[in-house]
Amino acid sequence: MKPAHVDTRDRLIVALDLSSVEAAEALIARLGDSVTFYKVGYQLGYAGGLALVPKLAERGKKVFVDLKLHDIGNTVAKGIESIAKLGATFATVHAYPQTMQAAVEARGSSLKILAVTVLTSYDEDDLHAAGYRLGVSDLVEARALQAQTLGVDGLVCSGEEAATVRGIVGPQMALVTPGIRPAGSAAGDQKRIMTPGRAIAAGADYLVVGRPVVEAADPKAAAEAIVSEIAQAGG
Ligand SMILES: O=C(O)c1cc(=O)[nH]c(=O)n1[C@@H]1O[C@H](COP(=O)(O)O)[C@@H](O)[C@H]1O
Repeated sequence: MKPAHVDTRDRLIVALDLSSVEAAEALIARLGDSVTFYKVGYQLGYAGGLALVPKLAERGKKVFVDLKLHDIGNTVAKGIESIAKLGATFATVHAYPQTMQAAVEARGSSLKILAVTVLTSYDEDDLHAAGYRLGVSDLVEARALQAQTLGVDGLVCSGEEAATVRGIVGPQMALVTPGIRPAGSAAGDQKRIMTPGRAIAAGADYLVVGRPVVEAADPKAAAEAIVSEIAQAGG
């Protein structure tokens, strides 16, 4: 079911995973009114892309600053204060209690904090190799509960966990789902993937999509197809 507060088109977040501001601006121009919500992550952010955040906000676009902060509390808090000044809508931190608490306390009134539960490129073996005892679903669920207790605004998880997480945290927290792959598209390095329609049906509020749009021969058509799939799934 569509969350009352979110327009269908706003539920698609296109990851501007590109090497320069010029390349990002060219893609944004091509996508036009098809895309209303963009993500600036490591690649573009470290190539001058953070300066694009206030510009996009001035043009009426929403922006997700995805730098997945994780550091001592004071450093996280100062970083979040700086991201809030850019006019971003969402910012990510890794779902560690100290980190989430510092981010929530520093976020101000307009920035929303998303906690990344378990990266969508991880499976059980990857977690085990990193020293975790819990499997993917148990760790996602434990972190979702901790995030909710600490007052975090939303969670990043894969479509595979979305329905269970929604059942645990209820309707208030935003569920943001990467690892989105329209039928027939390559998974690449993602291990926990889902189609746009299935992820929406599972309870995701927002879908984060990079390569299936950015690398498409016709990015605007790819974005429009995803928005249609979101609408068909009840979003
Ligand atoms: O926080 C994120 O956005 C994120 C979390 C996660 O668990 N997995 C994940 O893929 N992402 C981001 O979502 C985008 C997915 O890109 P594609 O795999 O190209 O669609 C990338 O920009 C990732 O950094």
